[in-house]
Amino acid sequence: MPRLALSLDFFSQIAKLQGSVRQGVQAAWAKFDRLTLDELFKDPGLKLESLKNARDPRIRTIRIDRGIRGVVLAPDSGDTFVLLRVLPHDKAIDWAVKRKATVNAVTGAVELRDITTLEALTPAYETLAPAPEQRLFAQHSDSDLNALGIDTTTLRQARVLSDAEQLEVFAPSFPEDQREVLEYLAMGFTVEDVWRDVVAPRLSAAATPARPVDTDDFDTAIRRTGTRVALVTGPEELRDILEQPFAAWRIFLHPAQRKVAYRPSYSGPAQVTGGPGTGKTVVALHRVRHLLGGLREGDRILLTTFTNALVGSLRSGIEALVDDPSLRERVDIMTVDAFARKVVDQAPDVTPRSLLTYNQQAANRWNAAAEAVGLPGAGAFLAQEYKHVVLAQDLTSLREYEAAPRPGRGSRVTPGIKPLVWQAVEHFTAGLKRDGVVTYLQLAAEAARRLDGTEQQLDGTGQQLDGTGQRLDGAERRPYRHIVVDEAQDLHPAQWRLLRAAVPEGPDDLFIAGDPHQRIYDSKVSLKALGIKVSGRSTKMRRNYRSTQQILRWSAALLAGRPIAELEDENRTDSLLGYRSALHGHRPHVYAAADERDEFEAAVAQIQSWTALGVLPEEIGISTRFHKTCEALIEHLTAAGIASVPLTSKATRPKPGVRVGTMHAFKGLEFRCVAVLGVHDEALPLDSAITPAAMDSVQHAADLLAERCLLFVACTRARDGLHVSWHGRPSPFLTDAGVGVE
Ligand SMILES: Nc1ncnc2c1ncn2[C@@H]1O[C@H](COP(=O)(O)OP(=O)(O)OP(=O)(O)O)[C@@H](O)[C@H]1O
Repeated sequence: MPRLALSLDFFSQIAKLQGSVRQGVQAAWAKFDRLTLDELFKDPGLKLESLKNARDPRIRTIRIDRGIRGVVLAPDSGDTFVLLRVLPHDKAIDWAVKRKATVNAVTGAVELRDITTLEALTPAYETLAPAPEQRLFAQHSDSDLNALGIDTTTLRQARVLSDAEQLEVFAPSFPEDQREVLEYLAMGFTVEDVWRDVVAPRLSAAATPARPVDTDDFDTAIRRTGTRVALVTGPEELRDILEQPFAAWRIFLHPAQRKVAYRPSYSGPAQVTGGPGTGKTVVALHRVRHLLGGLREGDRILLTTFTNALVGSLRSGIEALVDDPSLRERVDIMTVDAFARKVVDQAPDVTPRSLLTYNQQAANRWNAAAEAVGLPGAGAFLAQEYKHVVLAQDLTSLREYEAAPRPGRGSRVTPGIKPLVWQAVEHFTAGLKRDGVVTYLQLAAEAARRLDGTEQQLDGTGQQLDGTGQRLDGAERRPYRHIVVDEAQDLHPAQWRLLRAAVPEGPDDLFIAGDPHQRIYDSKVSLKALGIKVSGRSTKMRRNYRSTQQILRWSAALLAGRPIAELEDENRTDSLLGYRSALHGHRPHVYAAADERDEFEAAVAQIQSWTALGVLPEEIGISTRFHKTCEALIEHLTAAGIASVPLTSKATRPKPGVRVGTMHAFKGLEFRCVAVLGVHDEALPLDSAITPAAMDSVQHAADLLAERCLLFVACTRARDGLHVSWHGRPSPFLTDAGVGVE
């Protein structure tokens, strides 16, 4: 029975297809499903035509709609056809005649190359090429390259290249699997690295890794190209696909992503890291789906993250990925703060308390505590000491505090001062208790103790009772079988202790997704120091699926040369080496405005030019450092007739209008186009967010870095378009990076 499979390339086009074209795809798909091979080739409506001058007779076109054709790969044997592209008639023909399909001799997958362009480029570059030993792949032997799947034709073409820039020119035309191998080698990875990280995952992703690969057997190869070809099971699935244009991630995981998400089991905590947009959230969602398949009676999964806005996107991700509502019901999706609150609220002996969420109120209390113990002016220092030493290590007495190390603190506390610090801590905590108030971090610390059974107020024995007065042992107190954490880089040690306490130690207990380059709060974490060991179970993603290479390169310059501590071990640094995107577009637009009004007007003009290109208002995100600038901007947009929606946790997604929010609120989200406003020297870095160097030089440096990362996070939310502006003097982060500031 013939069938029409869909290629990843076609998926990336769906969002831009008109309704009638999508219907045409459905009708064509139905014909493949209904007719015999013979009938298909003869069908007058479908016109499954071979093309004159085609470089590959297997590449044909079909009629989709008036003036619109689909390009398909029609194998010589077998009956699975692949829809590669849908384009206006002439463009479709032009695209199709230049392409050639081949089977990769190592990965066994079908690849497509623009053979015409490659053949035109190669002699031109050959004449310019330096001596062979100075060329890009000179250090790699033919046999090494062959072993990584580079075929003779690609080898000849790759051998003329002299640098990575030239590779960028050839790359879009190279066959997909081979292109990735060459890109990794060009970035300096060894043949062994490339085999392990690029080729081997493709082998394990293939459905039937038969050896040796028969490069003439397209039918088998198509079925083994699951990372780029989707076999649609029925009309409902097809409708679903066409209605969710940005949901390619549900079906096409990159082999490196699939390997991590669907590994049958990890012997303990596992971690996935990688720069913005590398699909960490996608991998976390797929991991949840995988874990759901192995749950035992009564087991539950916690999928957790940092902010409410992210909880919303995780929830819609699980809805898109897990069809069965009874399985979805077994996943709790909430912030770590909400989880802490739930654990504490469920305890039998708690008195209700309100949450201290305003930093200013906490600062006032610390100032009062400092005065009370005779350390006037030390309020800010005490607040940090409490957060980074006392709460981080769950210290409960002066004795413990005196003995505790103070990693990551750049200020000295002499032994004579420690009792005063401790008195201030007691003053602060007693004050909160008296007023019936608690902070979120205190709540997390308390919730962790309750799950661990070490909270003293329980029943005097440290053991928790269930509703019937029975004592609960450790395993019964832990409510989850698996915990999956997204945006892990900003969690505080108290929150990690809570998560650790909520799941019994064992295989697949914790799955952690995070990026230390996006750390924008001042939590300092070393998973190793917390006893969460991920070494040997940690994978780094390097391919960005969100932003264009132009946006990535521009944004990555903001962090260039700044060492960033790993999440796993703060004594080691992470890097964005090899971080790249296959998408291409315009360079970010940078604008130095005369004043705020001029800046807002430039934003209005930018929004109008984006919408004129067909971008929907809700696909545009505008961020600034301050709430008050967001409010002023919203007023300005309203006066200019542009609808906007503040990006708060309560904003409902479907409401039309551009999204406006602070840079912090942008964390973890993405938009087709992004404008980042007010990037001036008084906003980034923001003085009040930076600990004075005289108070603590280590914290000072960490705060400055977090501000830099904040700008990086805001800019990397953009898929296709990025606009950055300021008035007054530009932020030194821009001048340091030399990005668009003359
Ligand atoms: N294999 C894939 N195929 C197609 N699209 C993908 C794939 N993986 C991820 N994406 C898309 O790339 C974008 C970024 O993915 P995701 O949000 O998971 O990245 P992230 O690493 O969590 O990003 P950040 O750290 O910046 O929040 C999303 O639009 C996602 O749908």
